Amino acid sequence: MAAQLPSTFIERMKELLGTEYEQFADTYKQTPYGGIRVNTLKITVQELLERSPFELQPIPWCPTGFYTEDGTRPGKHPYYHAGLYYIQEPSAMAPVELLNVQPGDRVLDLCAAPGGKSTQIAAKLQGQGLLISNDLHPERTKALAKNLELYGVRNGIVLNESPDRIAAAFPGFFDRILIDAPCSGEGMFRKDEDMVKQWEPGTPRKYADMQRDILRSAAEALTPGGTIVYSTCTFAPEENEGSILEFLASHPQFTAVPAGGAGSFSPGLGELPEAARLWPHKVKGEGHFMAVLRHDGSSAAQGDTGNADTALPVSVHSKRGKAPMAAKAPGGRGDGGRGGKGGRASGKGSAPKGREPQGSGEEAALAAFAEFCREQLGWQPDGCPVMFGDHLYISPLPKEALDGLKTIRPGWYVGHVRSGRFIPGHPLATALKPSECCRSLSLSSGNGEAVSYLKGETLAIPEQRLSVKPESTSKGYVLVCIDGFSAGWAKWQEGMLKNEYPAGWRWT
Ligand SMILES: C[S@@+](CC[C@H](N)C(=O)[O-])C[C@H]1O[C@@H](n2cnc3c(N)ncnc32)[C@H](O)[C@@H]1O
Repeated sequence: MAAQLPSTFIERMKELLGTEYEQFADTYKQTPYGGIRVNTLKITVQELLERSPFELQPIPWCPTGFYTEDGTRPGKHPYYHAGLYYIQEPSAMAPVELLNVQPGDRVLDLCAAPGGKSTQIAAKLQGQGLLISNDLHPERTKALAKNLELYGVRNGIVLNESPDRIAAAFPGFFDRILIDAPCSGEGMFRKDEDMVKQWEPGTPRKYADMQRDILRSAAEALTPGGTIVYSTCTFAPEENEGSILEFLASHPQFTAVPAGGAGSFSPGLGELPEAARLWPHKVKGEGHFMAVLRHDGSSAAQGDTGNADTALPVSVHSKRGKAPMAAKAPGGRGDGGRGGKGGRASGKGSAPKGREPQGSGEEAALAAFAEFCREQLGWQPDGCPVMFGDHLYISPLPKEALDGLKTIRPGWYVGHVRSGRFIPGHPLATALKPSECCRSLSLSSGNGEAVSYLKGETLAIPEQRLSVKPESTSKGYVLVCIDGFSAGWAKWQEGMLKNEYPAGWRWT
């Protein structure tokens, strides 16, 4: 590590660690650990281990996480482009394991960009329930949306909102909330020298103030009996035990439950031993802090919005065994607020400004989509159709539920309508399995053809290489897979595969 650690930081760490300080300081001479996490939406751990082109060693606190060897470049393998794994710092895989997400849960990831933990949550949901991934910074939500698309997430919504506005729109709604808080980043100094340069003695206090507000909003958005996991990548006690103790003092319905872990976690400091710390001189990973906060189930914490189930806007199948609810704007937030009227979707699926879905236009688009599904898939995805201009999303929530919220992706982007025809979107392909398509083709990761496809090249493909369902013809959209795992669309006609892999995603 070339950057000089700030002297105030060194003094603080000496005070915190006492005799352990020298051991801790030695870690700055070591290379940080790299890791990948298997995307179980697309492949099982066992299958990835059997196919892995590089050496993998298990990460003790995450059953889908593996250390990669120094010098390995997992981002330069076609499997990365097929969304089979996420490249993630090993300690950063711990907080979601503590969140204990179950398929069917309603989960909010409040500080989500670029999406490492959101993709981990989505894998645990296995397409059931709801994931809302939010980030305050608009630029950062682009990478977040792209990652959810690359990893084949069907039940995710991406927002660009402040936590208090999300809490006002969804009071008492979420079963589980992750706050991977903005922090002074001291635990990342070894890996990210920019964090060192940005650090000043007042930085931890500044972030602690921000964290207090985020925690308060999360408490309002949580259902009675729900769980919040709070994490940071800093050592600063005021941002860790300090933020949590302050929260607990003002929210008596919550308790910190033991974070335990797989024996790798150290207890929180001082009055919060239930929390967990990952120290770089004790584990193979960077510095992290985590606390698990459980609500006692009383509805008082939610004020007069207490009965969360009555306010459900969700169309996802509830684990509580209730039928999907009718479309309803939650929390009385249909007033537009800061975000103005109507949601907003940006990027490929964005609506032209001020344009609302047209009744008959929407019907025509849905009919075109239904026809596409019949001809190309042989089935149709469930969910609430949400249109922005000509662009269609399948959402786990009705459109009204997102009214007034800055919405980057209201759901799974399935495509758009042009001249009455449905053009499938790239995220539709990345979330499909070959068995869910009438036509598919598997390219090999080992002989250069997958890379040619990822570069956007046209390929000569004889008809007999296509897998075509009995009732379909060979000509048309093909789900292109890499060793059997979906990567994108192409169109096949007379031996030629016209590449539909989007320019912004290509292999460089
Ligand atoms: C530690 S990073 C999140 C990393 C992410 N969870 C992941 O695993 O990829 C913290 C994020 O919080 C966002 N952020 C900062 N202030 C925020 C706020 N008040 N509300 C929501 N997000 C905020 C930052 O833009 C940043 O992306």
